[in-house]
Amino acid sequence: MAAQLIKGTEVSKAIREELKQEVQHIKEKYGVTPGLVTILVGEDPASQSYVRAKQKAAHDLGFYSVQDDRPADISEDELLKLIDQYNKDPKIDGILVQLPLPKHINETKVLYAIDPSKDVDAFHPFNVGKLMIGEPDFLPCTPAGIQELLVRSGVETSGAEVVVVGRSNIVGKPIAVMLMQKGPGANATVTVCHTRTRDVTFHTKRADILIVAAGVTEYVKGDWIKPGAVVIDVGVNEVGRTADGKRILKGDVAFDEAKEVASMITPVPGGVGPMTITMLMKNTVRACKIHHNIKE
Ligand SMILES: Nc1nc(=O)c2c([nH]1)NC[C@@H]1CN(c3ccc(C(=O)N[C@@H](CCC(=O)O)C(=O)O)cc3)C=[N+]21
Ligand SMILES: [Mg+2]
Repeated sequence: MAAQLIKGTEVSKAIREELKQEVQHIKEKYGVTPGLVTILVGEDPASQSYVRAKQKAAHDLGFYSVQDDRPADISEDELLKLIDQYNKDPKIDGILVQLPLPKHINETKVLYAIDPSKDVDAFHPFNVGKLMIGEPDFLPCTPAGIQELLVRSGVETSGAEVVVVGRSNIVGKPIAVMLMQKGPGANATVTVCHTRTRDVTFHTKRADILIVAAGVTEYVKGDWIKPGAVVIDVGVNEVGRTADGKRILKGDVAFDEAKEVASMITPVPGGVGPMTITMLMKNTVRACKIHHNIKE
């Protein structure tokens, strides 16, 4: 029996349509426009394509959007000054510095420099801390996208056994925190596995909801999954290029096997990835409303 696909592209489209209406409304009623700057350091092709997708989404929603490209040899000081400039710019509600940054730049220092009220990635320790205590202003984009996919697909999280494979600050840790909180789309029992976990499959086989952000192509096999489980694949691994140069992507889950065991599964591409960008847009609208004291 083949699993039902959780189509991130379609869910994204619906949410972006809702956001578009909201942007239109706050423009008309309050005369303000959400502003997003995406800062890209260097010329990594994957990063360029992600940033392009973010800019396109912002543009389609009617944001004021700025793409700021900087050379790979920009100094840390220059980058920090640039961030400060956008911190002070009233047209800018959200600042995204595309990761990873070149080795000579301290990523932590850069993320600390972003005004927490413009931190639409929710990577600043202030926002990470607020998330941890259940008082978030912004949810981190990929975890927020995952939670939204679960809720909109009618997956019951309350009391569910959730197993997260991966403990990154960007996905594993925050999704674990979010799903164990009190509240709708949460209230789960969460286990986090990582490279030192003694018996990973012992855990994955117990999961009602299995979230894989391991960063290893097709790491999770079909027989690691409990029959009927919901599988969320966060991996985006480029495994090659087509003749016309398009990226060939695979997830962190062996999809063809997994879809025969799971009840629902996210595809790669077209699953979590588009949701990440959509949640960035949602956070930018939220930042705009916070900056202009719009309470509705
Ligand atoms: N400051 C920062 N914030 C981020 O949120 C951030 C980042 N840096 N650095 C890199 C990762 C990765 N990431 C993705 C976003 C969209 C897709 C996405 O749309 N993927 C499409 C396919 C895209 C393609 O074809 O290449 C999909 O899965 O369907 C994937 C990955 C955001 N990240
Ligand atoms: Mg503004």
